[in-house]
Amino acid sequence: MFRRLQSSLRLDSRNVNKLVGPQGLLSLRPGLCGRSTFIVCHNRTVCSSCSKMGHCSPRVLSIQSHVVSGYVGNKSATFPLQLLGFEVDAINSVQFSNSTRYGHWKGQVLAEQELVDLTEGLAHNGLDCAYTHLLTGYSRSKSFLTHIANIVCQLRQKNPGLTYLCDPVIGEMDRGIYVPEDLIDVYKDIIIPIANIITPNQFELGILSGKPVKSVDDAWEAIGILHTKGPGIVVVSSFELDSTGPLICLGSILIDGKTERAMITFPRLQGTYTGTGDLFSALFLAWMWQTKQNMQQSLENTVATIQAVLKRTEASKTGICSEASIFQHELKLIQSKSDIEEPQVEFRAVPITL
Ligand SMILES: Nc1ncnc2c1ncn2[C@@H]1O[C@H](COP(=O)(O)OP(=O)(O)O)[C@@H](O)[C@H]1O
Ligand code: PXP
Repeated sequence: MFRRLQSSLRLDSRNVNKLVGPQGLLSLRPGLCGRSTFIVCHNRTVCSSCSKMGHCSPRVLSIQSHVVSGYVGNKSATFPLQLLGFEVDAINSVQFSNSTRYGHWKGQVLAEQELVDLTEGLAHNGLDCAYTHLLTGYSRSKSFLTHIANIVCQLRQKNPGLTYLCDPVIGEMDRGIYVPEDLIDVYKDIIIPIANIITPNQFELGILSGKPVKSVDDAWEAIGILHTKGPGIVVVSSFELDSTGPLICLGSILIDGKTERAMITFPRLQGTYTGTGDLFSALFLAWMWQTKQNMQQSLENTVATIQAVLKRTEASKTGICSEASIFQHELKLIQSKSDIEEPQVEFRAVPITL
């Protein structure tokens, strides 16, 4: 219905009162920024001033890395989010020539004051009033990460319904912690409590919950602990029982005081890839919006797209010189456009009752 509305109506103050969907009149409320009228339709809020320009989309502020060559951070997240209907406003927390996986890179790191300047600029022009989502990933500095909490407050003042997805990037099972250790307490004490959705991997789940996670039962227990800290949605992006077996994703959502859980198991592919965690959180955010918070479907679609991207990445390797080997692991994202738009689900998520 929402899509039909989008295509059939150009919303302005003259026709806004005529909005009647099959399920009745849609509600109207004044924009919090005072500049526009918002149309609330099936829990989605449409800014009438944006609609005049032909846009009717969720809008995400994505604060992540940028690389000139390759796909991590915002380079990994932006294209899929856009394909799945999101306006994406990107703040680049770093601008590097390439991902740090190459071992050598050059570029700039966005200072905390520069982050403040960018968000002040947005606020000055009322451009911060239309965000429905905030997405953050890899952060290397305590002050930068702490400032993200201020941004969450700023955006929630404008839109109390803002969904904040935090990927708490801390480390991995085989690599250990790869961010400054003082970030951990910032995640625990400041960021996790204000996030709606978090997407830790198995290692990060253990660190953040304070419990080592070796079995699936451990994982559900740790997820339960993280729910009590704040986030209503906890998704473990990758979990393994041993280093050669299949990979598992676990998702848990609190709905009306009850917890719904789902789990999906799929084969591990040979090879290591960069930017998959960033792709995961972007896809999951988009599918939770697209499916109106259907955990099973969102997990299935997210995993289906990533597996298709990884298989295409594998298939396109040529096996030439070693300098090119990391480059050859760069995600074949653009070539996977149709797998992003219409994922072919091979691995089903199963509901879990504890
Ligand atoms: N070797 C692999 N085989 C299959 N899928 C993988 C592999 N590596 C990553 N993925 C996919 O990427 C997703 C994110 O995993 P990962 O990169 O481990 O996340 P994170 O960066 O949060 O640790 C997983 O859910 C999985 O779908
Ligand atoms: C600059 C940079 N390099 C590399 C990576 C890749 O991280 P991973 O190895 O977890 O895919 C990231 C993650 O966002 C990044 O920001």
